[in-house]
Amino acid sequence: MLKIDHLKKNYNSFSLDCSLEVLPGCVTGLIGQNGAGKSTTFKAILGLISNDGGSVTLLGKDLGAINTKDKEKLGVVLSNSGFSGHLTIKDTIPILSHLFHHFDKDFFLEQAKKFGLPLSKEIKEFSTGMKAKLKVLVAISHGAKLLILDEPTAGLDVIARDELLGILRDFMERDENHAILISSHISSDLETLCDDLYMIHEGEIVFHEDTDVLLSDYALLKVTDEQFLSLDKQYVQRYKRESYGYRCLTNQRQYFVENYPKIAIEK
Ligand SMILES: Nc1ncnc2c1ncn2[C@@H]1O[C@H](COP(=O)(O)OP(=O)(O)OP(=O)(O)O)[C@@H](O)[C@H]1O
Repeated sequence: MLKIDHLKKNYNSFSLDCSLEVLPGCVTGLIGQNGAGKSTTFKAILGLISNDGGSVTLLGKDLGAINTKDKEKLGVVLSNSGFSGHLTIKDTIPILSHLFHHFDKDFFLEQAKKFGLPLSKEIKEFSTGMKAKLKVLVAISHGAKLLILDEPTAGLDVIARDELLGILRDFMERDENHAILISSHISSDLETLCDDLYMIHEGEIVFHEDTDVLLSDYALLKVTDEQFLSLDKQYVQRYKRESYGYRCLTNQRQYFVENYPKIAIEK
């Protein structure tokens, strides 16, 4: 569905060099702290900013060969995307029908009702959660095959976030070849949705793993200075000094559960 290979973008004090892949039928998460390069990656994938190197293959085509018809197969949410606040949902329908050949008005209205979005209220009066749901609803209402969603859960409370993730799960269930690339700076937001997770840090992918493996095999060990000295370091991938001693990352959780019953082991 999407493959990027050493996609590069250089700003004065920031350089992106990112490689990742989104397979059909999969939800892939991109996690990174503020300023890590998530939005830059998304904009470069969509051709909204020029790239300084590398390649983007989108829906089986090189980015440069993507045409308007191909773009209709993408459902996109960006942090500053959306309609004018002076419009109502009813007002957006003719716009969406005009923009997308496959805009499904009945589905759109049915889902708006299901998610409690008022049709005749100006969007500027919507809550953050309502605006977020509307953006995702637009992305899934025109027959998109691949959703590219930059921080769609930003600023949402737990209930609104779970509802939004539910919308995305329904989208995946509707077609086995649907796929999603979704970013967040909160990893727990994505662990129940994504099949695999990439972590981006200072413009580079520093980590990629299947979510199942991440949750079952990886762990954080919290150890005192004394425990740290006796720890078998061959299965410690990284460690960090803390006030209580050390925090260590391992991908051999079971080994430490069995051999070090006294240390604190966290997900
Ligand atoms: N147009 C621009 N000109 C110069 N620097 C930019 C530009 N856009 C982004 N940057 C810089 O690129 C870096 C990555 O920004 P980006 O918006 O991609 O991060 P992010 O991971 O999406 O962060 P956030 O979670 O805060 O949205 C930042 O240091 C930012 O200042």
